[in-house]
Amino acid sequence: KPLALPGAHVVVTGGSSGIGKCIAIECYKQGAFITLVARNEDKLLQAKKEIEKHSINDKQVVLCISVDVSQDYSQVENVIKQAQEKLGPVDMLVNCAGMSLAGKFEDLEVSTFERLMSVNYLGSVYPSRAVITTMKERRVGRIVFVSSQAGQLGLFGFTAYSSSKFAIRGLAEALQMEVKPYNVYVTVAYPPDTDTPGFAEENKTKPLETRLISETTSVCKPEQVAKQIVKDAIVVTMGLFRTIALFYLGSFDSIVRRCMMQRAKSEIADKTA
Ligand SMILES: NC(=O)C1=CN([C@@H]2O[C@H](COP(=O)(O)OP(=O)(O)OC[C@H]3O[C@@H](n4cnc5c(N)ncnc54)[C@H](OP(=O)(O)O)[C@@H]3O)[C@@H](O)[C@H]2O)C=CC1
Ligand SMILES: CCCCCCCCCCCCCCCC(=O)[C@@H](N)CO
Repeated sequence: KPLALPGAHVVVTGGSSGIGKCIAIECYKQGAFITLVARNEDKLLQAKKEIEKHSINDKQVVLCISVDVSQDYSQVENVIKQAQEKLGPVDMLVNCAGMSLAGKFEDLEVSTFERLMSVNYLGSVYPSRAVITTMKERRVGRIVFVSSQAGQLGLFGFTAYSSSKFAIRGLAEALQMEVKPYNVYVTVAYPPDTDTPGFAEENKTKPLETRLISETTSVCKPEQVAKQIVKDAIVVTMGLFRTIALFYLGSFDSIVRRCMMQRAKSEIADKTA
């Protein structure tokens, strides 16, 4: 049951630049209505203009919302509410807002660990928390998390960044087990180095070792990475690690389903009593 993008409401955090902007364009080209979430209003408007060039009908809308996804949950909840009032319930949320800073562990400021954890991790928790109830009620929804290759392997220079990207994986896998009985699907992307403004910023901070490790692989185009992320979100398939864990996950999923049915039964019993 792939998600139908034509007419769907897709929210992209970090949608004003890089991979997020390309994800928004990819969804818009397939007929979706888009909400872009980021802080800088000029960049948002610039991205909106660029995305609108790809419209396929005259009903499509690109809405811009300026908010910091990592600061205050009630603020994030509010802007999601505003977006839903304008464009309807969110069918797909793409958590792409994020940042990277590299450096040796002892050279990184302690505040950098706090900053990356709040933007990359909490900045994915808050928007997801704000859309999940409606998705479960509607029995429709996709939540996409953007981790990184550095979210699968801890690499030199990435003590702060890698850990924030590992955290996303734990969040996503646990959340998937909770929401699967409600037909809501969670995917995680692990992109390689990609040619974006964020990547250019990161490169200014990379120690020699990190740069040499990074140079062993080639840099991808954001359009190409975005295409794959959208495809994986629409038609959810199983990765290698999930296949190995299949037996366990299958039996855990059945526990979750049984609890859901038990709870529904006792609710009916309570009502009739
Ligand atoms: N490029 C790469 O090599 C790779 C990137 N990734 C991940 O992909 C994601 C996108 O990266 P990339 O496209 O390179 O990044 P960019 O820096 O090009 O874009 C980042 C986007 O996120 C927004 N953003 C940043 N911080 C916040 C915040 N606190 N609140 C709201 N919006 C915010 C930015 O807008 P504004 O600043 O105006 O808020 C911008 O729209 C990140 O999570 C990154 O870690 C993963 C693997 C590789
Ligand atoms: C099983 C997994 C296979 C992994 C292959 C290993 C290759 C490692 C090369 C270095 C990759 C660095 C990625 C960081 C990307 C990133 O998130 C930043 N560029 C963001 O700005």
